[in-house]
Amino acid sequence: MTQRGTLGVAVIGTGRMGADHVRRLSEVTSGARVSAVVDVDAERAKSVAAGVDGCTAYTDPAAAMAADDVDAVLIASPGPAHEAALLTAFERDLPVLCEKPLTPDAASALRILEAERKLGHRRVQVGFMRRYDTEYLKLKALLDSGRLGRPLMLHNRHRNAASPPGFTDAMLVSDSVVHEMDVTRWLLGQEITAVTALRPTPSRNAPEGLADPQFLVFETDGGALVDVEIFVNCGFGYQVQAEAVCERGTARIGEEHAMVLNEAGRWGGSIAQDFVERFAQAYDHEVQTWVDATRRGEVTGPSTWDGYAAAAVCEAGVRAQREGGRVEVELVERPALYR
Ligand SMILES: NC(=O)c1ccc[n+]([C@@H]2O[C@H](COP(=O)([O-])OP(=O)(O)OC[C@H]3O[C@@H](n4cnc5c(N)ncnc54)[C@H](O)[C@@H]3O)[C@@H](O)[C@H]2O)c1
Ligand SMILES: O[C@H]1[C@H](O)[C@@H](O)[C@H](O)[C@@H](O)[C@H]1O
Repeated sequence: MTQRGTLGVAVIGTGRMGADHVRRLSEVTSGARVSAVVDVDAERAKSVAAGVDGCTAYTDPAAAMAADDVDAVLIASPGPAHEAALLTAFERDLPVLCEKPLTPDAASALRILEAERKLGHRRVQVGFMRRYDTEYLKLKALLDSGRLGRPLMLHNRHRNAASPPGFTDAMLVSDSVVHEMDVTRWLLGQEITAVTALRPTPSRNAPEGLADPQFLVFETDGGALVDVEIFVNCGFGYQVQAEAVCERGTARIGEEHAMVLNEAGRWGGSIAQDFVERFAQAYDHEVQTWVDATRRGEVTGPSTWDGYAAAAVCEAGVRAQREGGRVEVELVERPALYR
């Protein structure tokens, strides 16, 4: 490690999330510094590197990972580029924080699982940041306490103001609903066994070719039912809400009632406009936890198994969208490394 134990991080992909993680690692996180940034867009990499002392810009992830001042990797390139970056990091046995999704499909996620299993130790924390969000953590602690009895159902709403250009029906599942797949598995401690996809007549504000909103239902191996409204062009802001219905009560998060404002003949609150605003605390906590664990030589948080299991559920979800109806999830046996 460089500079008296400071973790030298290479950030791969300097778009929306990557640039925000560079800022976070440089200004918020303790114990780490950004020593390299990588982007296939050389100008973007250079301009991000220019804002950070001692940071080198690269266009090739392998070259950055070979640098002496790089101890760990944060992958924030688009999902289809994650597999190559992860395998390169494994060749150098570098610890990785990989933005969700681990990879966009189950076959490639399984290749990553196999490669890490061959390494013989965990190297990857997957960027399912909701596990670090204060509200989700409270809900998890409540469910784990058993105070409300067994969870029977989870209702989820996931709304984005607008989808980025090129967003497809499959991405609606593998980029967006993948978060609900992870929180379902994490909150309930159960695997998802089947997915049903339904859709209303699309909103007139949905871009050409995208059926938005959609509705998915998960079944779990513990007998719970989980529904997800995904609406990525709702227009009014960014909302992520969850309600657990249990045997002796219900618990709801994401209502954003932190401040109710009275002014000139009206009352009300405000709605976050994007994930960077809504989950700022969760990203900070996620990255600090990763840096701290990595400096201790440990790997904690959502694992490659969690990334693979979510990818397998995504695959069933995408098939359910295309074929209609209910599709069962196919999972390989969980390797000992992840038990
Ligand atoms: N956890 C969250 O809430 C959250 C939010 C947004 C995005 N994400 C994830 O973060 C990742 C990046 O998303 P984004 O919104 O920042 O995308 P983006 O399109 O804004 O940025 C991606 C960047 O990666 C670069 N890039 C593309 N291929 C590359 C490669 N092979 N090597 C290096 N750089 C490459 C692009 O030039 C671009 O600058 C995705 O995996 C996405 O799913 C997570
Ligand atoms: O990549 C983003 C990100 O994961 C957000 O958290 C989610 O709300 C969006 O729907 C998705 O497109």
